[in-house]
Amino acid sequence: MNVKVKICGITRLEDAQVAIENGVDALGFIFYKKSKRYIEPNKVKEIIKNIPPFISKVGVFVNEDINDIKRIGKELKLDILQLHGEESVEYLKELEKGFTVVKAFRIKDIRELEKIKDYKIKWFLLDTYSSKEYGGTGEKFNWEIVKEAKKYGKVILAGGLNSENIKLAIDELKPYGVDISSGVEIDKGIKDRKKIIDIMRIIKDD
Ligand SMILES: O=C(O)c1ccccc1NCC(=O)[C@H](O)[C@H](O)COP(=O)(O)O
Repeated sequence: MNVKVKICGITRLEDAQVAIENGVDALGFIFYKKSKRYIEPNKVKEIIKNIPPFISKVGVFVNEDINDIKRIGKELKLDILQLHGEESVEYLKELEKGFTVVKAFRIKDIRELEKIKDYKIKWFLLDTYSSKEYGGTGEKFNWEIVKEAKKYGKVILAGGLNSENIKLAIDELKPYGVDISSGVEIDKGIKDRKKIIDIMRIIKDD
């Protein structure tokens, strides 16, 4: 199965290395200060120095000042900006002048899909809505909505993916990509080597 894989919430070089050795396509860094997975840009710079070519570096932001995003994106040479808040269409279009941008939609129910149309985007991320957190909840949402969402573009599936449900998710929904965080953790921001190896083996063997 040719699905793209991102492991998100990386805070340690050793976790990035295990992920890369086991075939991930992208690593995500959380620049949202209220998250327990927040990592300072300078620390990301150190990790990135050790990341080989052809692995995408993704910066995750929530309603951040647009000039700060541009500055961090340029300084760290991020390949992709992932927007997890209530960023407007205009905000996204402005960032798209200089970056590849992925907008995340946090799914509460089918009505959330109405918003996707306004953004006129080719790909987007679907994650689980929570009133408490912007992402990294470890909870899945109603996957029936993914089937509907595929009408609007390529879907990157997130929310509660783990080694128990990843095969079903990929086989049934055939997303463009999957985004995994809690499912490979022992604690927020601390990844588990075995969990990464196990989930990547399932994905690659599929
Ligand atoms: O992970 C966070 O702490 C986070 C905080 C604020 C905005 C986004 C965040 N994560 C974004 C991701 O890309 C996660 O991988 C995605 O939400 C899935 O997480 P999980 O359900 O834990 O696999």
